[in-house]
Amino acid sequence: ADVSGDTGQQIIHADDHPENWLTYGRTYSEQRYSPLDQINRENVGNLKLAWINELDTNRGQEGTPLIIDGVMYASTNWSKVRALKADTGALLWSFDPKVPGNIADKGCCDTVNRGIAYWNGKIYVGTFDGRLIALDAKTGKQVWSANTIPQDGALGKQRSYTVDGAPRIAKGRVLIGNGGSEFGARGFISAFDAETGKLDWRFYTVPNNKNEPDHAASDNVLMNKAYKTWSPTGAWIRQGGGGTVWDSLVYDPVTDLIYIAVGNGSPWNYKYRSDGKGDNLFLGSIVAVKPETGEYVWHFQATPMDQWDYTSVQQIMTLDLPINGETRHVIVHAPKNGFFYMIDAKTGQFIKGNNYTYENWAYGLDPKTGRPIYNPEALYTLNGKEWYGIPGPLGAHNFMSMAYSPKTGLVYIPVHQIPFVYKNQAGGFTPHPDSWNVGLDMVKTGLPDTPEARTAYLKDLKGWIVAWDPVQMKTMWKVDHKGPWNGGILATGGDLLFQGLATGEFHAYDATNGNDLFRFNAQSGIIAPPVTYMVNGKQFVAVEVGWGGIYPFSAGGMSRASGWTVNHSYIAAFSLDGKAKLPPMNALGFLPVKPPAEYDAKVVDKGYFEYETYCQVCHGDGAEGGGVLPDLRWSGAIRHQDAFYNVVGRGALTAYGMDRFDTSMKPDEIESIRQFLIKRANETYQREIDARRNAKDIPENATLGITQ
Ligand SMILES: O=C(O)c1cc(C(=O)O)c2c(n1)C(=O)C(=O)c1cc(C(=O)O)[nH]c1-2
Ligand SMILES: [Ca+2]
Repeated sequence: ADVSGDTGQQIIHADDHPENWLTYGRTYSEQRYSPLDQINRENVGNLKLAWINELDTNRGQEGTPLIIDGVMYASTNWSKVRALKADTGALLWSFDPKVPGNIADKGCCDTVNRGIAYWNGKIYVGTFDGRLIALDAKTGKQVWSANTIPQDGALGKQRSYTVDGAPRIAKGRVLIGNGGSEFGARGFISAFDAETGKLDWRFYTVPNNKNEPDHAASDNVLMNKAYKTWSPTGAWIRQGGGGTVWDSLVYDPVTDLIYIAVGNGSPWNYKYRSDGKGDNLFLGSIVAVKPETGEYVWHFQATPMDQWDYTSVQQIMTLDLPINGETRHVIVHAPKNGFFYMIDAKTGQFIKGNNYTYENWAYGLDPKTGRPIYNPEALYTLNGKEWYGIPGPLGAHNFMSMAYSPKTGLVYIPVHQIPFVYKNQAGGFTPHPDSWNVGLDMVKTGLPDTPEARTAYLKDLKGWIVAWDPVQMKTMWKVDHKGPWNGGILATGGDLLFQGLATGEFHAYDATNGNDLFRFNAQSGIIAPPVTYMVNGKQFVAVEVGWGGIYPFSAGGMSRASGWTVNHSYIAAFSLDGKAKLPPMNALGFLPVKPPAEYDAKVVDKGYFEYETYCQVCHGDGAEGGGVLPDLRWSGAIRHQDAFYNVVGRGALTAYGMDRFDTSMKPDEIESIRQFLIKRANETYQREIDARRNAKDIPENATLGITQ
């Protein structure tokens, strides 16, 4: 039998069956281009909602559904999976891995899941608590489950691992990475036998802290090449160094290599992490390894000395492009750092690169090596100054997929600008259990609440589609969006681009010039990438709807600059003859409840510090919610000390993802947060009322909040 299995051949020949969507990026090249053209520029204006399937988690939905012979398989928040009839949305089966609710705060960025893999009759999903599970595609019954995190992985709770990326499958091996670098993590990927779930090999992306063998595929290259790029006495020894592989991880059948897209440093702070010394391999890199053994072949490091959370985990796409008169098989890559790279897919040689958006941390790239030419001001951990960085830690491009059309020769990148103030944590590196541990001043990273500061910052928040010519390395045109954090992009043979937006609209654009050809009000921000498929000769376009991910969590109220939206989670499918209607939904959230009038002014500063340390990354900067998780200013629990302590200290809501914090804070610290929340509620109450009054579509009825 063919070692690569039938599914491997089917993925390689995906264009013979364009009705299906077999793997995360549709093909191994991850171009997210479908040749289907029944829906095209002429008729897309008539696109209609065909069906919706409502989800049971009102959190961010980032999944790419797969479509195999008329069945849609979709993963949703909390690592759940469901199979639907792709033409009607009718549920065939659903699977809940029962991830414990109290681990939501073990990952940085919402309990999302980006997708699943299919291989010879089985569906594979990674779960937020670190399992890899194989399901029977017909029944949804579990076939096997493997723990992807090694026994000693957590290093006495110093490190934290969560899985939210889509597995990929190469030659019968399921590849899976994880996240955790914001807490403490040593990145790695694992390859499991698709049939049995047995671990085949593991590759660590950063060295062993004692430079000892891990008995892993990475031993040689880490001990001989990578270790000497780290200071032996930096905080990485406990925190793991980072380099998590939380998103892109692809197999290329042309070169027969696996490309590992490696993340940021842990802690972020380079001075604390590595004493400000060395390039810290393989942070911010692409590493190529052999599929059978995981043996190292080459690497390309985009961001040496990372101190900005500039992961290179973003999508790896392969293309065959004309370069100086010859066709070359290349990787194109638009990581967080704002530069677009073209790399030889076989050798890892840097071919060319250019910035695809405004950035202020580097003057450009060395034309020979691709190494950034640093702006010394940006090296805040070395110069000790504050740095207003563009891009910030959410990058110029995040997990949202880009797409390529062979008809236009353009790469369509969902780009955003979200600046960030980087500043060293005072007094050296102090990790806190159950919180981000990046070595930065977390109060500083939040925004001052003066109207002037807010207005100035809002002007810098932007989002676009950049239509990028990968050969000329330049922007051909753009589509401006209202603000940052819009969904991934799909390109089709009908010369169309599909994209859901943070505003809560779903759009189709002309792939040749960006003209807006179709819009649908989905009533909730969309961050997931659309897919397209065919059932009985009819083309559908589908997308998971559901505002979330790290941006609305952490930026909170500021994220409404992209369009005021709340979370309604469902899968939507569109066709030219669709007849479905959305049920009435509250698009803007409820009117706030008037907060208690009194607070203890002596402890609010302390409360602000505790809030920004433990709460901000989920409930929003300055205690203003971003429309997904509860906005704590209007929570009933802040009205009474015991009620608040029951939730925050004792974990009354762990089942919903709210961990208990009596393990990391004392009762008076928790109470100081409550006092701070009451203060913020009073300060911002009128602004919230006015904002709703001044926006159109604001629900008139404060209790129901339904516009229709
Ligand atoms: O360093 C990491 O381990 C890690 C993990 C993840 C994740 O697992 O989702 C994200 C990030 N970093 C990250 O930097 C980031 O911007 C991000 C956005 C998202 C998201 O789903 O919205 N996840 C992550
Ligand atoms: Ca990160």
